[in-house]
Amino acid sequence: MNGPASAPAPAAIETPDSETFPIEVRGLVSRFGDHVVHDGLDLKVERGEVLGVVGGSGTGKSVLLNTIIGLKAPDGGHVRLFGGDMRTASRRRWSSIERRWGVLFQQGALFSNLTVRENVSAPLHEHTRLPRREIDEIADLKIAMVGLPAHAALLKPAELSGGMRKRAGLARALAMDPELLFLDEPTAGLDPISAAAFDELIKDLSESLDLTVFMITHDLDSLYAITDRVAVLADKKVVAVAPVHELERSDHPWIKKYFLGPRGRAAASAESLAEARID
Ligand SMILES: Nc1ncnc2c1ncn2[C@@H]1O[C@H](COP(=O)(O)OP(=O)(O)OP(=O)(O)O)[C@@H](O)[C@H]1O
Repeated sequence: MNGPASAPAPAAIETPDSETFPIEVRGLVSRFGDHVVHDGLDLKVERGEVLGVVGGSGTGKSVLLNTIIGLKAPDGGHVRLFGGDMRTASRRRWSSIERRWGVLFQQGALFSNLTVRENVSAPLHEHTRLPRREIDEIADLKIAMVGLPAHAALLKPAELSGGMRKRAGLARALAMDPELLFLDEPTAGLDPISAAAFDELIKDLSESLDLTVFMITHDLDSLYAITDRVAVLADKKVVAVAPVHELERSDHPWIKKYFLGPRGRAAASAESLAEARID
């Protein structure tokens, strides 16, 4: 009875969730004393996507980021990065996961007493045993990759403009060739032209390096310019995850106010204008 008619159907090739979803958050509860920030928050970030994360002030976007990268322990639920749960993963396994992501914090979080090259080199010194000369070369490559001039390598953060500091922070986040990049309000504090240039840089890098990007932002222009989907935090949860144009049609009161308020409409029409120019 082994003829073709009775042969079992070929097994479906299953992609492990860890490959499909570099980030998977299930039923997350986050608390500070009696203050509940997240209560049953679910979110899956797909491989290769640029996910924008929005929500009103204090809805817990930064707490979510800090929890995903292991700076805050969840008070309930699970957070998995590349399939690994930091609460149960061995130190060694967690350290191998840590090498797969980079983060650009809102203030850049650069060491003020180190040069840009030394800042970008820091993760390489921490995680690899490469000789110093090779590390310097990699750092210079990353500095060029983010569009900083070569001489910036020898400057200290205080000697850089706000936009250059963001780029230096990004170069450091990219030092270990991550697959996953976390950005906390990357365009905050930049003038509109620098912000648009930074958006463009993130879009180019995410495409050329095949990065998955988790980006907290208040910047509507960034949402329209570079995200594939947007997750909205409200009511202690993620209340919607969808491409920005679908969110425009949402009935959720906060989403409506956000996208259909004057700033939302301006960002949407700026995008239509840009698309018309490309056509
Ligand atoms: N270390 C902490 N101790 C106590 N409460 C905290 C702590 N960190 C954050 N919170 C509280 O958690 C809530 C969410 O803060 P979070 O910084 O994540 O908000 P956010 O959505 O990123 O806000 P914003 O858009 O203004 O940056 C806030 O009410 C904040 O006061």
